[in-house]
Amino acid sequence: MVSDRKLKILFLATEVEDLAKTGGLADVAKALPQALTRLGHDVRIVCPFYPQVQERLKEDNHLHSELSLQLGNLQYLYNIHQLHLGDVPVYSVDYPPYFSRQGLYDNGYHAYQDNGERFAFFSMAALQITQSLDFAPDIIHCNDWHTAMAPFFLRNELADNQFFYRTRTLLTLHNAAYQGVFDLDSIPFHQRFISALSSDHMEQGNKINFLKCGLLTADKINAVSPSYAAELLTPLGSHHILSLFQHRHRDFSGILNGCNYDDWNPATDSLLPKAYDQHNLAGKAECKAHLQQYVGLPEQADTPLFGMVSRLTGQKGFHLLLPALQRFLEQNVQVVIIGSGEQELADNLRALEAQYPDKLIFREGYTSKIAHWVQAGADYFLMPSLFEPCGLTQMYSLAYGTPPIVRGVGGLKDTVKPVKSNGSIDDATGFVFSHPEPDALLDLLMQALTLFNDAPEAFKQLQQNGMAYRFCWEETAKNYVSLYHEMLLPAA
Ligand SMILES: Nc1ncnc2c1ncn2[C@@H]1O[C@H](COP(=O)(O)OP(=O)(O)O[C@H]2O[C@H](CO)[C@@H](O)[C@H](O)[C@H]2O)[C@@H](O)[C@H]1O
Repeated sequence: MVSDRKLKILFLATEVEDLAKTGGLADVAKALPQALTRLGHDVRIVCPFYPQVQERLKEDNHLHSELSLQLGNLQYLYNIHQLHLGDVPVYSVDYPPYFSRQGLYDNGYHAYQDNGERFAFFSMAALQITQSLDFAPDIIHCNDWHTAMAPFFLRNELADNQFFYRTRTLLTLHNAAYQGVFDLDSIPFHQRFISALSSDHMEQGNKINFLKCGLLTADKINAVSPSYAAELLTPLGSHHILSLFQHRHRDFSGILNGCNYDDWNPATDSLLPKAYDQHNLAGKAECKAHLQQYVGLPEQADTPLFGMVSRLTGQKGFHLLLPALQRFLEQNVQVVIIGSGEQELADNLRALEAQYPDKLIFREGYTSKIAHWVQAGADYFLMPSLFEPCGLTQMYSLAYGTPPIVRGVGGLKDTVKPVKSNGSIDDATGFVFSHPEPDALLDLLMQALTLFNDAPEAFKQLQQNGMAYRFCWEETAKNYVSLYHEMLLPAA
């Protein structure tokens, strides 16, 4: 039985929904701390102070204090701002030379050269802040490579610090393809920790791999879905660090993300032109017409509309989607794609749009409002990912009665119940394909098209099945609490 002891949890994240966001990590960094707080735990988030956070500060009361951190020869003087996300306190690390930039990790084209020193500093600062607040955490919950140096620092240079005597660390993998690999020399204070490094933490000679440092030193590791955790333990799915995952397999598990139904519910979504729910889908037709009008597509209720909201990156399966769409757009269909990221993919999408201007609309960029409009206005949602640690947008599309068309990998496999090959719906919630081939995707798109055109009742059942499904953060938070408890030292 899980103890009901209330825990102190320090949650480190480099993006948080409502403050600064590039993708799904931000959704989790807001929803999970809030769900843990609702369960009675004392959670504090630490994140960098980007200009976007400064905007938010104007609306929020804040404490303001100054700290000084000596790292090697460098003395960092930085500020901490306190804000609130609902009931959760957020401490934001204000060091303008590192964080006063519009892009979080890159300038829109290239990753910043100093990302290694930026996020190594951030991890160290978080460990200092928690001491200055006299908040001795039971758990430090780190997320992805950006904060993976915190367990490493704790295990090495802070090993004798009594303040952290009872503290345990969890590293959550939202995307292990990004590992944070840097020339050691690019981190000006690397002499401070170089003696703790071995070839296991390094790559290509003199490069440090932050994710490896975290994987080797965190007390427990988890991936954001059970299937992604299993894939990381295979040669194909391990992002080239199989031996490390195998080495830690006893401390390694998968916990499925949840869906924030306060933000993603078509019955209460104030961004939509018309509300609707599982029992009355009429408003969805209005949302479709509104989306068509907004993006400039012909307002045709009978033409199926396929939507996609995504970061533009190889992970999301664009090299399957583009050739499949090239042929699929010959059909009577409409496609709306919203996203930002790699310029080459944006160029390819623009080129396809130029070929089918009255059928395909690509909008480069992202706003929360347009994401909601696509989720509500589309008939199907596209997510043909190469790999997908969990995926949140397919959960949103299920909630919005927009059946997802996904590849059966990672969290997509764990969240979408496939329409059978004979076309029967039963308890299915979407279409799922396996082979990473454009033809396999095209086959599925054609099946989805046929269902929409020829079997409206079955299509409606598919929509309603998905809308009835729930991925509650409450459940996810309980799973994290069980894992936290496994990690704690027995009470003194
Ligand atoms: N161009 C863009 N700019 C800003 N926001 C955008 C965007 N495109 C989409 N979004 C928004 O970001 C979120 C995307 O989350 P996902 O989980 O689907 O993918 P992502 O790969 O970013 O997340 C990673 O982390 C999450 C969280 O663990 C995992 O679910 C996922 O599998 C993993 O790849 C959604 O809220 C979406 O609306």
